[in-house]
Amino acid sequence: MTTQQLEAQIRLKKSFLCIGLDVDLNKIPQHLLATEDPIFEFNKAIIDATHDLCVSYKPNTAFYEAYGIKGWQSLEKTINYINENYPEIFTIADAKRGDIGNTSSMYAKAFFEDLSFDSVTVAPYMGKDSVEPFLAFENKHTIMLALTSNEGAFDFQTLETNGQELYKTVLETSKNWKNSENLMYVVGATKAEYFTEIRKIVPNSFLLVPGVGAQGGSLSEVCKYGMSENVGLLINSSRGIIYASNGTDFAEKAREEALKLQVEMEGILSKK
Ligand SMILES: O=C(O)c1cc(=O)[nH]c(=O)n1[C@@H]1O[C@H](COP(=O)(O)O)[C@@H](O)[C@H]1O
Repeated sequence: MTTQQLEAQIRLKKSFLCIGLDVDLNKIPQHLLATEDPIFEFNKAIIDATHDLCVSYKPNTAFYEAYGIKGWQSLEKTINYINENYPEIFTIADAKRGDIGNTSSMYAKAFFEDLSFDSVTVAPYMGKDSVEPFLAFENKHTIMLALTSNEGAFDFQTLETNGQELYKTVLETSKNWKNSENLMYVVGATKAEYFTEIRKIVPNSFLLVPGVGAQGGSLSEVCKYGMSENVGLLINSSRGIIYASNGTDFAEKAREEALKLQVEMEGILSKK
């Protein structure tokens, strides 16, 4: 999917919501555990109930890898289900990969070719040659960690190196990499006060913003400082939506939570 197609979906759906599919078997409704593939059944119900309210789904691969081969099969069924039934949805494999060049190429093949995701999250710590293999894929997107939502973001990302904070150097430097137009960046919703500075460096790039909902970030604050001319934001909520209920009404309740965010987004877009 191209960024223009993603922007068109945002305008059409009046939403820039990304729903995180972080499925924990201890948290899903008990009745699903009797099915052959509880993770997929859970995802399918959530997707069918929410696809018109969001533009993106983000399964975090940890929640699938934790269940071994069965978990990976659930991930494959989930991405295939989205691509076959809702091809307009932008899909994110939240895998936070990155390694020496030939290894990164294999990670990129895994998520872009074998699993057909539109994008993958990548850690920038190993630098240019660890990220460029992902960028080589046409119409695929590499979402690089810039300033993350967690407390540990202050351990390294905000440290000054050569007179500026490291996350700024990451943003600036990555703009010079080959096929950098395929880059997007992760910026945590819990760090809304940083968005003005970030937008000075990457005025038009898409930012994936996790941290609203369970982590307490504010949608309106993020939009105030982080929205670009073309919106340029994908706001993720995982637990706050998918675990709204653990009864048989879980999909309905997830829809209600997604709708609250979509309505707020529609209001923000109408004032733009
Ligand atoms: O890359 C991410 O998506 C990510 C980056 C970050 O800085 N913080 C962060 O929470 N995430 C992911 O975003 C999701 C947030 O989930 P909730 O806190 O349940 O909404 C999880 O899958 C996290 O792994």
